[in-house]
Amino acid sequence: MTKLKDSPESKAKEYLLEKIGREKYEMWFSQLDLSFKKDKLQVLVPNSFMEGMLRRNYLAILEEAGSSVSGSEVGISFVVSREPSQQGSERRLKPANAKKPLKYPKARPVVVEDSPAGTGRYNLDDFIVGRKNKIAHRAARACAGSGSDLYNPLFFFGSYGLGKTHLLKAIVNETTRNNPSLKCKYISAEDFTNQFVNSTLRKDMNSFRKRFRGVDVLAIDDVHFLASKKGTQEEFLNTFNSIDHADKKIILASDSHPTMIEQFTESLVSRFVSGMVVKMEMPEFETRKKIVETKAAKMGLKISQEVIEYVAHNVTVSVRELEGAVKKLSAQQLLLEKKITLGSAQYLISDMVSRARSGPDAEGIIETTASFFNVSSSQLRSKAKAKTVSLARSVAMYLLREHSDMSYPEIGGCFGGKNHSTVIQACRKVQSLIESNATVDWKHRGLKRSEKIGSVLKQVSDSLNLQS
Ligand SMILES: Nc1ncnc2c1ncn2[C@@H]1O[C@H](COP(=O)(O)OP(=O)(O)OP(=O)(O)O)[C@@H](O)[C@H]1O
Repeated sequence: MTKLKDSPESKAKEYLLEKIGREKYEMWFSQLDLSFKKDKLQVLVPNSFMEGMLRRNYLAILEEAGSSVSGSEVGISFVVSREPSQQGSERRLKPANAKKPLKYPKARPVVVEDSPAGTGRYNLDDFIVGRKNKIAHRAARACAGSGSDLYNPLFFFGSYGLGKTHLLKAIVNETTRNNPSLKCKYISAEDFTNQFVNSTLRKDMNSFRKRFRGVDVLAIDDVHFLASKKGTQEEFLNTFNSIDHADKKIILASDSHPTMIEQFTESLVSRFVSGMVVKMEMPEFETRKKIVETKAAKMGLKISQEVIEYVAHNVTVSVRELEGAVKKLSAQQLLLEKKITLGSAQYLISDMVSRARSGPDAEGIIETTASFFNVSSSQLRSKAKAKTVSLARSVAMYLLREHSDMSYPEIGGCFGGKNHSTVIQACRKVQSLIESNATVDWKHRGLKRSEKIGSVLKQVSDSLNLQS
């Protein structure tokens, strides 16, 4: 007889425990019933509130748990039990250490909705757009539309938790919605590798190839995972070529630019860069505020503008952490039924704040730029219009705009109270020099110096340890 401990359901629970940690597991999953039905993992929830909560926050991890146990992709279906009438005013969500476990009646389940395997409910409208991620969002929108070759392949790269997976899954979902007859597939590079290895062992490459080469849209996440796997890279290249020759779409995501992943073969890199490569960055302050506001509203969390700004200002590493901060505040409000004050927010997310990257200070950027051009920082703050001073000022303003959360008027303030339109003009000027790969010249100790604008920005950024 199969021991309960070894059942697929308990393995899925173990997976969840390992991935999300005991605290969250105890809070949300320890008392839930899971069961595998064909290619679905069914989650029995006590009420629609709980379903919404799990759907919003844990759908992807449930899919992962299901797939890792079953060895193939599974979708998630939620089944809402009838809520017991005698429940009355009793709190619906009890902390896990409550003495009596909640019993969820199992009679007459109602299947609510399935998620398409692997992609959850991600969509492009839920992706909050700001200055730093608008190109990525536009490219995703174009790719999900009728699409042109410009965006094929479309390659997103950037640090963790910045929305790469969100965009990949949203493109797949949106394409399927726009054109249900198309075969669209999302898979992580790790799952691709596992399926490749299993098919090789089973000597069943035909069905593996059929599975991947017959698709209209293939989205592969975390392709850096393939870096040290030469055999899988070869198979992947063949898959890539066959999809590309059939004029189908490929979307990829990775933590680094394709040319920076050293162990990728040349042929793979050249395929990756043949379409559009888009960098994903941490959104700036205004967009982070919008993200906090939107996520809080979705979770039914009511917080003041002061708390929103506190979170947006202090959690600056990834959107995933921003989301984590809002979840933490939301869980606290649910459990304690208390309004979140600025003080409680500061206490609750203190661990995330301490991990936040400290941005460059305005003073440092101004000083370093001034010394690169051999002028003084007070000249940059003055009204002087000499060519070298004015170029140095524009470069410093541009770097401040790129690497800090400061608004145009705030930046103007650092340069002796310059008008915000002066800052906008300066940033546009540098941007257009970058786009035309222009050479700039200035006077250095009486001698003329010329360099490409890109090289100037790189040298100043390197001295400041800024990411270019
Ligand atoms: N601009 C955004 N608007 C709304 N939600 C966002 C945005 N960017 C990221 N998110 C959310 O942040 C979370 C993390 O994003 P995601 O998993 O897509 O990151 P990632 O870049 O793929 O990270 P990793 O490299 O670690 O896999 C997701 O819940 C996603 O929906």
